[in-house]
Amino acid sequence: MSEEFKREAAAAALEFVNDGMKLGIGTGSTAVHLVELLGQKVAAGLTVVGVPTSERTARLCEKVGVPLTTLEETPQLDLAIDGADEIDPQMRLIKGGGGSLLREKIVAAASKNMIVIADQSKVVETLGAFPLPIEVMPFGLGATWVALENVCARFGMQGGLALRKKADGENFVTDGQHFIIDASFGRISDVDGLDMALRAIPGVVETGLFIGIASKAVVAGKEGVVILEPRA
Ligand SMILES: O=C[C@H](O)[C@H](O)[C@H](O)COP(=O)(O)O
Repeated sequence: MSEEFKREAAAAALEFVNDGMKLGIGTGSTAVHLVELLGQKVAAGLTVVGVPTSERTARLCEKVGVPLTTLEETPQLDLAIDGADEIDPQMRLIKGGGGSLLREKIVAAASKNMIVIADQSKVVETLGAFPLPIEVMPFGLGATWVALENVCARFGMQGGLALRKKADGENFVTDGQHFIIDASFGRISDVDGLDMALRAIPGVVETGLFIGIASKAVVAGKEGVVILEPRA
């Protein structure tokens, strides 16, 4: 069911895509539907170019025929469309469950607008049930870990930190050759303060908190598709 909702959200978001647009193309299981449906539109004559937010998405775009560009060739994009792990009423997001948060944030920040696509389960009152992904430099990991423990404890972390591993037990390495530490908060009461404090740690490359970036969320569920906008 949730796959159907993800596909419905992706299809509805494509209504915001016009001919000639430069797109940021997200990563994750919801974004897979987006890329497949976009490929069908391109085959039917839509002219767009896209910057993929991961190597995975780049490969899928190539497979389904979505033309790609880079932020070097095309530094300003019209619209980024991407999934999320959690969306709060102010449209602050947790992203990075798939490990692509850094490229996703760079691409979203280079876009005039960002639309989030999700099934209803991603919409929450308060962020934090989903462990917050934090992308860190491998160099100095021990020191970064201690600093993260201190900051996260100050902001009420309930569940502790975990270095993300692959199924084979090796460390998960991002497209940018960094590690991911997942912080299990349970509930984040000061989202903006936490983000600022985490980003002040030198070994932290980026956090999975997307604040003030998304302008709309296209959410699909049992009741159909709804378009959400940030609550003031
Ligand atoms: O790093 C991955 C991304 O932030 C994804 O967009 C996010 O994890 C949502 O993924 P999914 O659509 O698979 O739930």
